[in-house]
Amino acid sequence: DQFTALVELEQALRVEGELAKHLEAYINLEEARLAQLRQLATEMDEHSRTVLSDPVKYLGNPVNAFLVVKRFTVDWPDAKQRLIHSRNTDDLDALQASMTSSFPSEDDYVGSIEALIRLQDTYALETHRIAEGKIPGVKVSPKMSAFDCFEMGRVMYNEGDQYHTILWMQEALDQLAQEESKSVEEESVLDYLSYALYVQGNLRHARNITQRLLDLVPEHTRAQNNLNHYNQLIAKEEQEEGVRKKGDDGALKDAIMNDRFLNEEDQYRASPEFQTYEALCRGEDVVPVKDPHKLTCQYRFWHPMFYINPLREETASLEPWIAVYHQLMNDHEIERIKEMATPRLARATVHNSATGQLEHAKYRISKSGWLRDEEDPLIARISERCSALTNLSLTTVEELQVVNYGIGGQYEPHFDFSRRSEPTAFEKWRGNRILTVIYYMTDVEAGGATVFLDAGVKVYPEKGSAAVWHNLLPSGEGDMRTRHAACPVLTGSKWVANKWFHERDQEFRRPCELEK
Ligand SMILES: O=C(O)CCC(=O)C(=O)O
Ligand SMILES: [Fe+2]
Repeated sequence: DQFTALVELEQALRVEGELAKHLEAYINLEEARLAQLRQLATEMDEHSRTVLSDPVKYLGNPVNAFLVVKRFTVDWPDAKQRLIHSRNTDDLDALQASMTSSFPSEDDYVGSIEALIRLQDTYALETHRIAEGKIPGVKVSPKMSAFDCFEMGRVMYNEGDQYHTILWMQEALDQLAQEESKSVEEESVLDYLSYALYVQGNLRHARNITQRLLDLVPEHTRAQNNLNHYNQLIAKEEQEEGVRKKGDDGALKDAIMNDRFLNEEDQYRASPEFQTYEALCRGEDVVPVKDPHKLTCQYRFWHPMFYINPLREETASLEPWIAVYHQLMNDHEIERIKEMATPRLARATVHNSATGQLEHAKYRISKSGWLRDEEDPLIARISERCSALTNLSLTTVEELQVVNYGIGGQYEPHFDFSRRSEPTAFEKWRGNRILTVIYYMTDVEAGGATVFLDAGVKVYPEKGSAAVWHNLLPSGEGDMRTRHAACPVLTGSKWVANKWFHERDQEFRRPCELEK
């Protein structure tokens, strides 16, 4: 008991002074925390205000889209954990709980990074230009921080993609060199970079980077071990070959030029067809269009529906015949179709025969939904117009498929008709897909063209226009020249609506012929 000796109470008094000092320090820390929190709130508020003035335009920039998803999946949870300690968070928690379905998820985060990488590949964009926000079709754009670049690299690393890991970790280092307050630790970047270089077989560069890491953190045990390991491997290699391996002289350029398609899953992406697809998407004339001087534009009056307002037909290719009809759908129709389809949009899935599961298809990245004629006279009118335009019967036609492609959204090369060997071939009463009408319901600032790999045709989305072609030869066989794809959307959002006509009931309208 302290009351019996004043000496001890005196001690307590001194402790009280200490306590006050600690309390002061604690309050300072808390005030600093609250100041950070206030700044965050101000930033979020300002950001949301500027962005909401034109969200479609803002999100049309793939870097912005990535950064928004990152704010929800990385920055916000991190800030919450670091900065919010008090128990007065009921309101905040309730808000977040009520919004879980609209909060971007970890999947969205990885998806937005994969989309940026896809765009980088297809459109041959330099890493540095993406990080600087310099993307075709975009006027003002944010810069990516070293941490953003690091995150790109980290996700690629987790997917076993060394090629892109190296590109983005190198970019993270470059950005870091310019940053005043560092957004990521240099040693973390070096750690990933060196390991990716090693896995890719670029031992000398891996060694250089590991050395740089050790200069920063001499006591890094794993790095020390790695360095020894690399040195041994290099010594062994030099002994065996007496010379350095070609393409590995310790320079970064050689490292990233190594085969980027080691990954087996990416085999198709290394094929000539895929290369053609990507080149066409970039607008390169790799496949010459046949007889360009014979391609003309004309008005068509071939149905009473078009007597007063004729079709504006542009022939894009004669063999196979591909035409574009301008101003075929008006703004009111487009808005109504988007509005009706929006609540139904679901990610395209494919059936995996090995697992029996429905999976998201990598080759087709978009959301789609179907609209029936009976739902609205406007939808029925669209069908009638397609029938008048193509002179085909509607009895076997599919419903209207509405598709929205987001950042990096695409549909890799395919045919619209089904091959006999395919188990999901169409029902007997309907037959195969004889003709495609694809309506474009948005302009797309950059990317998003429909390209035909054999015909060399590139159709750029133009709001209200439609492309039309026959998928089947008069013999009923699939026309292999109709192979086509939807290029990844680089900037903007792409909406299309597909109408597929089928073989049956067209016997007198598009009769089969003896010749192919
Ligand atoms: O969206 C495009 O440009 C093409 C879509 C397509 O080919 C399809 O849905 O079958
Ligand atoms: Fe298609």
